[in-house]
Amino acid sequence: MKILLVTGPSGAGKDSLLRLAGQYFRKDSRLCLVKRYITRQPDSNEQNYFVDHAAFTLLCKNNFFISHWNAHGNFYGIPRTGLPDKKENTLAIISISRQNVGDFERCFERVTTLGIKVDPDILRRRLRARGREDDKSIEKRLQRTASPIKARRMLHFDNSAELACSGKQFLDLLDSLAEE
Ligand SMILES: Nc1ncnc2c1ncn2[C@@H]1O[C@H](COP(=O)(O)OP(=O)(O)OP(=O)(O)O)[C@@H](O)[C@H]1O
Repeated sequence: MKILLVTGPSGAGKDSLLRLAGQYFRKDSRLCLVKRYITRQPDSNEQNYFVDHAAFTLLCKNNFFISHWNAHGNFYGIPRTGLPDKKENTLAIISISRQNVGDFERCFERVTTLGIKVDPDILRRRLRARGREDDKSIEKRLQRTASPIKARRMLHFDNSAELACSGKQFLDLLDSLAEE
């Protein structure tokens, strides 16, 4: 198994790109999109499991997650059971928080981390259009400066172009990683 960790600031387009990948590679056994457990209702862009706080805490206690984190008051977890067989050459694609890269690098050999980025003005426009947060929390998110991610193998992807264009490049990237 190979792992691709998808990271990037809120609104960078992780869910949009992964949804596209899910549609495009639906019948392709080379890739597996790992579903997350989240303590907030998923929006229409996401393919996740919703659980409440109590259920999430219980799952944590039972070592159900290979990695879990808290972001903006919500909890996210990657289930051990969601990963493909270690012996297969499947590319497992997992959207995570940048601080959790080490959880996977400690357990698996073939881990690539992909940082999704977007021009800040475009990001602001997209976050406003998405309408999930108010302007104040959008500005707070935009002001957060992130230090470079420490990853064994780091790749970068610019999602500033419209989805019709960047989506195609993203699918090509996944295709080449699946072939490795
Ligand atoms: N390439 C793109 N072109 C135009 N709009 C885009 C593009 N990528 C994403 N968007 C839009 O930007 C908004 C944010 O995208 P999305 O929700 O996928 O980001 P995210 O990285 O998953 O955010 P979060 O981490 O907060 O869940 C959405 O409304 C989405 O439709």
